[in-house]
Amino acid sequence: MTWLVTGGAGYIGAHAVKRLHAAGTPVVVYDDLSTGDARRIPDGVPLVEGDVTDKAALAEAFAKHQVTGVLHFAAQKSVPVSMERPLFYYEQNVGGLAAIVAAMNEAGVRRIVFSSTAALYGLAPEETLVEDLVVDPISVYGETKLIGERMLRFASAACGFSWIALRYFNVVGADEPALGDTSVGNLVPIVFRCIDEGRTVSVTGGDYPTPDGSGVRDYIHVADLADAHVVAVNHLIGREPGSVGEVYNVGTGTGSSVLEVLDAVRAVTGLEVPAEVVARRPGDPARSVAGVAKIERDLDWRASRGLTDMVADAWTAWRAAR
Ligand SMILES: NC(=O)c1ccc[n+]([C@@H]2O[C@H](COP(=O)([O-])OP(=O)(O)OC[C@H]3O[C@@H](n4cnc5c(N)ncnc54)[C@H](O)[C@@H]3O)[C@@H](O)[C@H]2O)c1
Ligand SMILES: O=c1ccn([C@@H]2O[C@H](COP(=O)(O)OP(=O)(O)O[C@H]3O[C@H](CO)[C@H](O)[C@H](O)[C@H]3O)[C@@H](O)[C@H]2O)c(=O)[nH]1
Repeated sequence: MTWLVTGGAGYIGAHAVKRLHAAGTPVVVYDDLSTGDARRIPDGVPLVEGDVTDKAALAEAFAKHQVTGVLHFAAQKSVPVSMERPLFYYEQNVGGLAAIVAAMNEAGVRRIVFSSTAALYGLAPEETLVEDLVVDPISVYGETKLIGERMLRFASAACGFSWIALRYFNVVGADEPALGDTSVGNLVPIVFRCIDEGRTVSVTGGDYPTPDGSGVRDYIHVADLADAHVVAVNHLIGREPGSVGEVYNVGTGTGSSVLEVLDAVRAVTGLEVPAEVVARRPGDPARSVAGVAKIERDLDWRASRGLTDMVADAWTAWRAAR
């Protein structure tokens, strides 16, 4: 059973590759290295440099490496950029998955794990976001991932695939310093950059209907998230193709506010970390916290690392990269 990991040189994909490789599951990385780094790939794991929208190159990689399953991480992931460049996001995220599904179908590959996102819940007001909510994404990014889930649902029924879509909440941390997140799009790396540059952190919104007024999110350690992928892969391996088609939230089930994240950064770094409340960011929900009962029940997976672990590991990786 060889698993082709698209985006395996990226932040989250590389963590999953490391875990699968260590567990003895044969993997091959397929990545165009646009945001990835080949140095994240463990020795002994082959890298195919290619674009996920290139069906012929995918078909070649499937044949050469006798691929029997796919983990599809490769995508564009910025909410604001998706609003500025929607066509690029549809091309990459929807077109990329469509090419993979078509290449899988032609090659007889019938198992896939797909990277989805909590961003597809949009402004859903529920205290806890559960998988069967009717969702209405408010960003192109969230929409492309919802289209991806639906594509898998309908195409899998016709092609006899088994599939699992994992909706990641807010991913933080690193398993080892070399695997850290090098993009500075999210809160924790933004705070670290403010520390490095001696700037005050902007808390975007202090008047939300949350206990301290700042936005609440479900932060999940990337190592826990990587473990969820191993569990998903084993779930698919252990069952007949065509018999599994499910969406799972991947979070801790616990919300932390921006002010609580800042306190965790202060505790970890021992630094003051000045912050000021500024205007809300347009389109931000007050609260985004995962319902995790489904993944606990079906896959027997639960997060084991808390916010302090996440921030500490993210800080170690941030320092090592500088
Ligand atoms: N990081 C998060 O907080 C987060 C949250 C929810 C969902 N996700 C999803 O998780 C997945 C991985 O995210 P990440 O944080 O590791 O991002 P990343 O940018 O670090 O990794 C993406 C990888 O895909 C590769 N790639 C991009 N476009 C490609 C293409 N057209 N062909 C081949 N390779 C290509 C990049 O080189 C990179 O190695 C994405 O699908 C993203 O939407 C991420
Ligand atoms: O400078 C900043 C940046 C962010 N925030 C706040 O910090 C929280 C987290 O913001 P992030 O930008 O880190 O993350 P989001 O929750 O907006 O979205 C992230 O998580 C989503 C999943 O829930 C998607 O994956 C999406 O791509 C990813 O950016 C929010 O309350 C935001 O308002 C600040 O206070 N100051």
